Amino acid sequence: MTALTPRERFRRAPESLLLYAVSDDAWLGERTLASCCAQAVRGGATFLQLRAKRATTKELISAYAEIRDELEREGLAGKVPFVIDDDVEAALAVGADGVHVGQSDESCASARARLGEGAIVGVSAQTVEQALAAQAAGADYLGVGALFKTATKPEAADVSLRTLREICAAVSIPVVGIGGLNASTLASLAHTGVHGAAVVSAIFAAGDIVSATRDLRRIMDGVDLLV
Ligand SMILES: Cc1ncc(COP(=O)(O)OP(=O)(O)O)c(N)n1
Ligand SMILES: Cc1nc(C(=O)O)sc1CCOP(=O)(O)O
Repeated sequence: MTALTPRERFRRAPESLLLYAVSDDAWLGERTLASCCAQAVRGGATFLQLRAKRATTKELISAYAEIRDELEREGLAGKVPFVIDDDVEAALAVGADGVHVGQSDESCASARARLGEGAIVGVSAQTVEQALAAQAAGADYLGVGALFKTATKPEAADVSLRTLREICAAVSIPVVGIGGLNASTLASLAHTGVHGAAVVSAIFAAGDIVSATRDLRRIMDGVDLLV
């Protein structure tokens, strides 16, 4: 029996977008990025992305391998999909589960062609038009934001909850909201049609990442996302 590809596993379980941890090394202190990522997964994150805007491809490859090793050591390997932001080259080199690409990154079609049918390709979208184009180009899910102002990415374009709802209604692939999502704002995702929340600072800036992630997960488990 052949093993399922990351994409096949994701398609069978789109609920893995429920609490999507997007890593950031801005708040490490004495901690390693690998240990922080493992803590997020231990706390209940259901999807993981390596995002390091200043890293080279070589550095991303090392970071991905370190995180994967840490997950392995902690018995968490394969528990959640684990993709890389922006860098298709790094994803290919390290055999990542997939990539997440933005509107000004390598195109979804190119990422799909290079990574193959088995990889997860997520795409950022700010409008219904972008969402439909990404879906047509083979995206597996959409990241839609920024829903709230965020210091993590101050330049992110604003996307209203109304546009989020319109995007969810327009596409058949799952959608995750992003931007300023934390314990105070997660409830705004109720009845929007999203499959989950992508979170950076509310997880990775926390002193106790396991506990912070657990709290966010408890909230997301209680939010009725259905329209
Ligand atoms: C899940 C998710 N959604 C959106 C983004 C933003 O990606 P992108 O548009 O590529 O912007 P940067 O992350 O590169 O600043 C994301 N990373 N993840
Ligand atoms: C990485 C990213 N992308 C965004 C988008 O709108 O595309 S907003 C964002 C940062 C989200 O960080 P936080 O959870 O700390 O607000």
